[in-house]
Formats: sequence, structure tokens, C-alpha cells
Amino acid sequence: MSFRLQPPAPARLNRCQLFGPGSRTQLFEKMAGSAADVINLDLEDSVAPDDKEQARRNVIQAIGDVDWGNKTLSVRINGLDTPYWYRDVVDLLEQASDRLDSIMIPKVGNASDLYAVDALVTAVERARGRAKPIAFEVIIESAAGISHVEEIAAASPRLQAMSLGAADFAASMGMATTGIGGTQENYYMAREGQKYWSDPWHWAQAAIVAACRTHGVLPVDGPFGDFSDAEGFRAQALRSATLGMVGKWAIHPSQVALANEIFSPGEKAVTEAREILAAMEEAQRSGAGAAVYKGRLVDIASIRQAQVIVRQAELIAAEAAH
Ligand SMILES: CC(=O)SCCNC(=O)CCNC(=O)[C@H](O)C(C)(C)COP(=O)(O)OP(=O)(O)OC[C@H]1O[C@@H](n2cnc3c(N)ncnc32)[C@H](O)[C@@H]1OP(=O)(O)O
Ligand SMILES: O=CC(=O)O
Ligand SMILES: [Mg+2]
Repeated sequence: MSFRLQPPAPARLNRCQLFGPGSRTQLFEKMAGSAADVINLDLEDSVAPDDKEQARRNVIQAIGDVDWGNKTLSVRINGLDTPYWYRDVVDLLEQASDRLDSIMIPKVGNASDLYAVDALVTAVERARGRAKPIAFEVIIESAAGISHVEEIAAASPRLQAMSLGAADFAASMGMATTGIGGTQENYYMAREGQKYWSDPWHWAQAAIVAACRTHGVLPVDGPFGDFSDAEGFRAQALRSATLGMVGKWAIHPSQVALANEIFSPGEKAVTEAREILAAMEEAQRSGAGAAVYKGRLVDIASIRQAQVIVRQAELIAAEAAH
């Protein structure tokens, strides 16, 4: 470990973020009743330009009126390249109830984007004496965003989560696809007449996870567009979880249970992690730094690996007991 310790990410569940357009008020109660840990009411790309102002009003009202339980409640504002974003921020902070937890800033390109929003949010919070500081989440979905991912992760103490937005990311990078996430037909290696599909999102996800873990931010996988392809969603989410991401967006209710399942460690994994901790405790009692568990090496690093799984299981248990 470096002299500078890795800060912990916020200790809250973020297995699934369910999105819904701010213009579709009939979805709000359904979203609140879902099993998603995080709700994202959208003012950005799922809302047509003519509906922006009404959607903002709908969302402000719903923040106070709907019972969101103990979910993390977030609103995705419009991008900083639009005329809408400042009014999104000011109206949300001046008019919405304190139930709002977070705002999501899309298409961030560098640390200054967060600085600008932070300055505006801080001014409104002070002017209004808002008791609960608003958290931020950001989407990395452009060439600039991924190029500056580390400075973005470090940009604001408000920042809690960072998602990969596969759709805009693909567009910004000039990728030859209209698919949102998942396997891409033409991204394969060929050998002896066989195709071996590779993962075009891998490098961006790994960069996001590293930046997030360096600065104590939750790394999240974004949307998977084909909501009738559960197998594809599952494969994408499993890869993300294996890389260190803590959750994934759902753009349709059918994806919520899948995300929750994949980002919750299974009973077998939790039992094994606890057994590794017990084996290492035993080893350390006898003065050893390494031991054998089920025929394989475990050492002090295994304690840290096992703790990742046990901590997540404990968060889930605490949430279930709530
Ligand atoms: C690239 C990005 O930026 S992604 C993030 C922005 N995009 C979004 O927010 C889109 C979110 N999703 C949606 O708007 C919708 O799910 C759509 C447009 C994809 C599909 O909508 P529909 O055609 O209504 O879906 P469908 O008919 O399959 O819905 C089935 C049920 O789920 C409900 N439902 C649909 N979407 C949602 C949602 N996001 N949250 C909660 N419930 C929902 C429907 O109301 C319907 O309920 P019912 O059975 O009580 O009638
Ligand atoms: O905003 C999300 C995306 O994939 O683009
Ligand atoms: Mg986007």
C-alpha cells in the first residue's frame, strides 16, 4: 500500500440504479416500489427538448410526494453543454424537498465540470440553508471523460459514484455500433476458423474502477439497451462485478432483479470468504502469514479480498433488517 491509504467508497448499496424519464410521471410510483437500491429520475436524454421544463417540474414534485423508502434518490440533470443544466440545479435545490440525495452529472469531460456544478450547488445550499448536502454522481461517456477519468474521480468531495455510459461513450469514441453495452458482433479475434469475442468496454471499465478506487468513489456499469436479452445483461454485469464494479443501471424493470442478484455475493462465496478469514486468523495465531485453504494458498492479501465480499454481504443484511 502506498503511504497514502486508499479511501473507502461510501458504505451503501448501489447494486441497481433504475432509470425513468422525468416526463413519464406514471412510472414514478413503480420505480419507488421496485427493488432497486438507487432511483435516477432523468431530465437528460430520455426527455425530449419540448418536455424539459415540465419534466423538471414533475421531478421536483415527485421528490416530495412519492414515498421513496430508503432508496438513494438521484436526478440526472442535463449536460453542461446545454441551456438547461443551471436551471435544473437551481430549481432542484431551491424547490425540491430535502429527500433528494444526489444529482447525476452526465457527459463530464474534466474536473472543471464538477467544479462548476459544485460552485453552483454550494451557493444555493448556503443561500437556502439546506441541511443535507447534495451528493454527486457522474457519467463517463466521452473521449474527454475517459481521458481525464482520474482527475474527475478526485474533483469533488461530493462525488459518490461514477458510471460508464456505453451509448454516448460509443458515439464520442466513433465506435462502429448502435448497441448499448454488451457483446459487439464485430469485436472478435479469429483463430483456425473460430471467432473469440472480446470485450470492447473492458479497458474503459478498468480505468473507471482504478480511478474510483483511488479516490473512494463507487464504480458502476451503465445501461444495457436490449432489455429483452437477459443472458446478455447477465454476462455484461458478471464481467463488471468481476472487475470491481458495484452495480449496474436498469433501463427497464426486468433488469432490476438481475442486477441485484449479480451484485449480491452468493451464499457459497460468502461462506468461503468467512472460512478464509477464519483460516487466516488461525494461521496468524500460530505466527504464520500464509496458509492452505481447500488446497490453495491464502495469505494476508486474501484477508483483504475476502473482506470485500463479507462487507458487501453485511451491507445487504443490514439493508434487509432495515
Ligand atoms: C442511454 C441512457 O441514457 S439510458 C438512461 C435513460 N433512459 C431511460 O431512463 C429509459 C427508461 N426506460 C423507459 O423509459 C422504458 O422502460 C422503455 C421506453 C424502455 C420501455 O417502456 P414500455 O414500453 O412502457 O415498457 P414495457 O411495456 O415493457 O413496461 C412493462 C411495465 O413496466 C413499467 N415500466 C417501464 N419502464 C419502467 C421504468 N423505467 N421504471 C419502472 N417501471 C417501468 C411499465 O409501466 C409497465 O408497467 P405495467 O405492467 O404496470 O403496465
Ligand atoms: O447515459 C448513458 C449512456 O450510455 O449514454
Ligand atoms: Mg448518455
